[in-house]
Amino acid sequence: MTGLHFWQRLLLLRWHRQLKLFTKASSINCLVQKSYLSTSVSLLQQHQQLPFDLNDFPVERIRNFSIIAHVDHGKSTLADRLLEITGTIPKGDNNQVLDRLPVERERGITVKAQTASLIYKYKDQEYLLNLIDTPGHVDFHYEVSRSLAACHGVILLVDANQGVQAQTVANFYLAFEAELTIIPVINKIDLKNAQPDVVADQIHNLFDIDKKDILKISAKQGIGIEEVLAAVIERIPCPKHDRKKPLKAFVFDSWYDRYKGVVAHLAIYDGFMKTGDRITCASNGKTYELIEVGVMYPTQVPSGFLYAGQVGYAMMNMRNTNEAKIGDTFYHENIPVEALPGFKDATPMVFAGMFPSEQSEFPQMRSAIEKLTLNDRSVQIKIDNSPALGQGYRLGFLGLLHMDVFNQRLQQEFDASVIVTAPNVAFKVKIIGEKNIKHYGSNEITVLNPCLMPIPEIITEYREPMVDATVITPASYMASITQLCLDHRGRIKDQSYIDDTRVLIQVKFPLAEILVDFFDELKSLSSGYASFDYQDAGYEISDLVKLDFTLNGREVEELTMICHVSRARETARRVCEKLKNTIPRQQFVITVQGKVNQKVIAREDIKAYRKDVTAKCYGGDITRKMKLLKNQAEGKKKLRLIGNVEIPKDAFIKILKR
Ligand SMILES: Nc1nc2c(ncn2[C@@H]2O[C@H](COP(=O)(O)OP(=O)(O)OP(=O)(O)O)[C@@H](O)[C@H]2O)c(=O)[nH]1
Repeated sequence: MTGLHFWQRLLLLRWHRQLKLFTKASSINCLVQKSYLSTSVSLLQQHQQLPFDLNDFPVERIRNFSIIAHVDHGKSTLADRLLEITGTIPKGDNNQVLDRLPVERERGITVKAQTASLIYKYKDQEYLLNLIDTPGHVDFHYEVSRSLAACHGVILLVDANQGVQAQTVANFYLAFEAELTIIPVINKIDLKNAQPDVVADQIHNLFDIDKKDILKISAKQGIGIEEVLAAVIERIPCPKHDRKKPLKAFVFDSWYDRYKGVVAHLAIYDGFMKTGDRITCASNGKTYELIEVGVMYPTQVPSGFLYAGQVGYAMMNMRNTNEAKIGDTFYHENIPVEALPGFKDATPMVFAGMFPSEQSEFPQMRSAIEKLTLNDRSVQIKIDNSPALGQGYRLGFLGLLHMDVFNQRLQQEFDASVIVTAPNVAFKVKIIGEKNIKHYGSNEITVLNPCLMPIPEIITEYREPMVDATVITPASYMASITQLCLDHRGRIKDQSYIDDTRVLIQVKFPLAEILVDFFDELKSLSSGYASFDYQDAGYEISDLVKLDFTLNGREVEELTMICHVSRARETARRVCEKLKNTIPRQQFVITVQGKVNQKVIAREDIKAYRKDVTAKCYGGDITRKMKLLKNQAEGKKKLRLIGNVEIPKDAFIKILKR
């Protein structure tokens, strides 16, 4: 259903509802579960052993569910309360305990879906609830859809003050299209300006959900949490698995733990497995011995075995990061079963080069990237070479925040220091000439790296990636936001009121136009009230040119970009100016030029200057002078030589920000 117009989706939704399919359970039977024990054990109380017996939970008393919402609507806070009320963690100062990565705690956002198993007593029966807390930001949609493919129902959380936002709509459709049971929950009813009834109207109008099914809670103050748990048990169906069949275990996540090697998270479809068993990977035929098997409570706790319907982690003697692929199926040695279909690859939207700060550090960077991509399968990797930066990688990400977070994780979790080049989208071109087609291997080429764009003389058609975007805004900002969309080459497709004061705008954009600063501009124009979400909408023919930049006549390949012809002059000027402000003055004049087809369209000069750091050091204090010179040498490490010009390593990304 992706690609359908918003209103077509709504119609389909209503049609489904009529057919009483709305609460039909998904047939997909697995659960995503994640842990990053090495980075965050200290944040959680650790259980040495499970305070319950997994044998006590037949599938009828297991529920696999996820929490989905727009950014900051309170998913992780609700997860905290659920963990507390079920006794998984002690009551107290719990603050987004499932946000385990250092990057998540620093930025206050969820980046990876995380899971915990909870035990809850309901009507005299104990239930095993496997909860997934998902990210809200559009760049991490892949995590959400993977999580949804692994559970049978969702809690759709909406902020009682902000109401339905762009990612609420996107996440609702992800769950709806997967035919999951949806439990609508309005959160933050404790806020002074909360409007739960208005928000309930929005949910009803937009998603055709009966208002009496909507729960109203405060995750922060712990109001209504028991009703949420009751709804999870009453409304979400149990998994349908067979314990008597041969083992069929599905890898839904894996990551590299620096002490324990590869850890795989498994959902058991059929059969059972226990520590010491020998299991075979369906994709490579390799057999491993299970060294430790357990569940997340909420960190890894060994259980010794896992039955069908349950989810947990497994450690086996697997040292190579390439062996535990997300989407693989495992079975008992010599008892093969049919492999499960696995996950669809994510489509990267943004590409950038990553190079080590020093060429000698390339092997460390390669190992860090391999380990991190084991945990983040949405990143696409390709070896790349740059005349100035040496050997490195060209990586594909789902957005700029994703790229930023990946870079930060490389540094924080693997001590890798990298240079990131200017990000770009993937363009497509059609070329002519037998020789050229033979050279490029096809008459249609996807250009991931702008400096590899063929010469214009052989190109007959340029195409650029498009997105279908949704903006939700208070109506008072509609005029200025419409103008902003037009300024970014957006085509307004639809506008509709979702209640008396708020408007939903559907816009088609070239992806390149919203990549860098559109979101910031939208937020500042609407005083933070507008929200934005988008999805891939294929390619469209466009009028593109290649922009080259030179420093003292020497081309800087890492700065080459492709842009719409109407943007060329303005972009060239902006980049030249940025370079002028970013590159420190040196002992000679530096001329910065922006060119299209060798024709100069923008130019800046950086005046000569020698920074004598010891100039203020009068007298003969040699130790002070040495210290200043040492600091200067340290500063120079952060520079990169291109020709004879030193460029700060972060310049490539800085110049793109407007
Ligand atoms: N007043 C009030 N604040 C809440 C409530 N629930 C969450 N918050 C606050 O809202 C902010 C965002 O909460 P999170 O739980 O991090 O939201 P999230 O949806 O997990 O955020 P992302 O993972 O970044 O999408 C935090 O400052 C919470 O303290 C609530 O019921 N009432």
